Amino acid sequence: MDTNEATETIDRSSDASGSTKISVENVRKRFGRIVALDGVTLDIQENEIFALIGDNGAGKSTLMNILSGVYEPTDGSISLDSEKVNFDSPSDARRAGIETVYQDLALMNDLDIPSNVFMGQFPTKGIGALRIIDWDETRERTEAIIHDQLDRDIALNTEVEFLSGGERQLVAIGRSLAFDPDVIVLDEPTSALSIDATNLVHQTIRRLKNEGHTILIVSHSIEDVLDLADRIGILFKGQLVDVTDPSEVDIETLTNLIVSGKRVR
Ligand SMILES: Nc1ncnc2c1ncn2[C@@H]1O[C@H](COP(=O)(O)OP(=O)(O)OP(=O)(O)O)[C@@H](O)[C@H]1O
Repeated sequence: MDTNEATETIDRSSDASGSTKISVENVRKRFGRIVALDGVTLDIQENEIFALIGDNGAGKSTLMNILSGVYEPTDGSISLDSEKVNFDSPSDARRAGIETVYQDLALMNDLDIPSNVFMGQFPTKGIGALRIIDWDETRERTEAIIHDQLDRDIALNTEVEFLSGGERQLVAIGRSLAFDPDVIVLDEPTSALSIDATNLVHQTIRRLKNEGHTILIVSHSIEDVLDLADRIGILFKGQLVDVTDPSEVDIETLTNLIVSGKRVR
């Protein structure tokens, strides 16, 4: 691709044989006079790991928050499985099968893993006003998520403040899995993690893909996206300036795209 092409807003759908899970069509988002997203068009295919990368202020969080139901676009539309959707709140996105794991993880440090995974949606037993939390089911379902689905042998009664950074990320991912989502949005999933913890999180993200989830990663980390993504979208000043297969770019090219919106500076 030449540099002129890279400066235009690009609509590059991936392989037409895959089915499109999420379509972002000409989405703009303004905050007063600030244009955070300036006509972004993008398809995310079912079961792919799509990484969104860009510099500070490029619009990554804004797009993520639109897909998560935190913000509504000023213009343009979002479709899920080819149906237009209007999310008025994060609960709407959740009901539609999109779960977001935010960078701050929002874990309750002094609670154990099952309490964190099922906080706000505990399985219950009993009838009517006499319904109480079903702790046996809560533990069983947490075990199924953490031990079986995520393949991590952590003692479930551990308070999460004592877990490693990677394990804390896994618990937050586990909480998203408790809602049985189709799409998982991961906000900076390895920021501030050690190499071992990063590897653990990468393994986990690959497992989620192998289970059939569609994954959107929002990241600053070029290493993360080159290692994990099926496709990488680069946002620059609110525009999607490129969508590429990781095998078609190196660190320098991606860096140039991030800082200048062009493949060659
Ligand atoms: N709620 C808001 N109110 C006003 N301006 C906002 C709001 N959210 C984002 N912006 C602005 O929109 C632009 C895009 O911000 P956004 O947070 O989406 O970028 P980003 O790529 O996620 O950056 P970072 O990597 O620093 O988080 C920035 O200029 C930002 O200041």
